[in-house]
Amino acid sequence: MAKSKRVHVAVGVIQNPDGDVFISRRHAHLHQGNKWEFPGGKVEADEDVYQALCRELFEECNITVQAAAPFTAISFDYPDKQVLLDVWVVTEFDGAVRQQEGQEWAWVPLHQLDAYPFPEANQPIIERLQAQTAR
Ligand SMILES: Nc1nc2c([nH]c(=O)n2[C@@H]2O[C@H](COP(=O)(O)OP(=O)(O)OP(=O)(O)O)[C@@H](O)[C@H]2O)c(=O)[nH]1
Ligand SMILES: [Mg+2]
Repeated sequence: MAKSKRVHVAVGVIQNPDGDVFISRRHAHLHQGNKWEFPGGKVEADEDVYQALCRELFEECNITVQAAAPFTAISFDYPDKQVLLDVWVVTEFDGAVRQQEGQEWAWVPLHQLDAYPFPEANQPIIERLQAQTAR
């Protein structure tokens, strides 16, 4: 079987002052269509992952990232695609978060994320976010 290339994806966890997380629903025709996601997208050849994160969050959510911290990296093989989700928590940004690509969106408290179907690769991200706040 030919080896396909793993897609490097910059993913941003954006929280509001209440700690709710911003998520969007992937368009039906896309890979993992109709599932919920954290904003982000593919790292282009001329970028590093942080540059990709900033670009994607501006394109998709209209915010200018001022600071972000690496959170986790998830390598996951779907039957049809291999991804590396490079997940960052956005700690400072300018602008108001606004879904720019016509996707359904929601601000969700961490403990309610389980009610939203995410791609399988996202499970450990969600667990880790929830573990951080469970005291
Ligand atoms: N943005 C994002 N992508 C995710 C998540 N979880 C996950 O498995 N992915 C996968 O990562 C891959 C790339 O994400 P993407 O579709 O946002 O890429 P992109 O914005 O560059 O899209 P484009 O190719 O339409 O320009 C997709 O195969 C998607 O299914 C997630 O939480 N957020
Ligand atoms: Mg995207």
